[in-house]
Amino acid sequence: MRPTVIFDLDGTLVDSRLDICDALNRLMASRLQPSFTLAEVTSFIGDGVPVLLQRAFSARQLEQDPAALSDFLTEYEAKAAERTRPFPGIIPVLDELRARDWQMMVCTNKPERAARLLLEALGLCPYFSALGGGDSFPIRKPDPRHLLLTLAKTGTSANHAVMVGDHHNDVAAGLAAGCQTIFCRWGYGEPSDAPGVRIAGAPAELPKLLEDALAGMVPVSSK
Ligand SMILES: O=C(O)COP(=O)(O)O
Repeated sequence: MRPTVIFDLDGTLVDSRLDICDALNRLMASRLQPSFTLAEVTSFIGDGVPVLLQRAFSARQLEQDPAALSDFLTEYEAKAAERTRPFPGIIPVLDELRARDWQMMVCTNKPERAARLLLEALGLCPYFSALGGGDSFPIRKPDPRHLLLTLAKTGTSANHAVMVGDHHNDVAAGLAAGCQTIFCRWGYGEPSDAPGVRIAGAPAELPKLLEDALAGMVPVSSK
């Protein structure tokens, strides 16, 4: 079976904060609410759009109206790749992994259609053989079934897969799914979110860490 890497999307492959922030602020403006800062919006990201909106509306002590979810998605999907870019160094890593015959997938809490739109707009689709979005299944990360069901799209088992992500949900899902797991330092989470897992300081470190994870060769660091 080909070795497989499952990437988280936001904060791991792409820096999407600016477009999420802009879409949320357009939504808030349409509700006559003040804007959020980028730092505030970043703290709302990680558990999918419904939770992002819950956090935003509760921060404004406002009840969420029934159209908020679809209005946000309309705003976001219209400009999902306006300012979002792959993190520096990600594309060369994807090329290297492809050359080494790694199968690559994306497992994200972003809704599937928005995730697909973004991957297409950035030219990233051809790298990936499966995508599991935040609404693709009845569950999402940190539930390990989100990873397992994404892997199942290509008949891949967890013991051939390494999960790579920047958020405690990625780490929790990866470990509970029985995948080797790597935490990325360049994203929106903190290394303290990932006790006991391998940590990548930069994308360029990923190919070696992935090979090591697969071989189970490197002792797991506690940092
Ligand atoms: O949409 C989110 O909240 C986070 O998405 P992610 O799982 O790709 O980090």
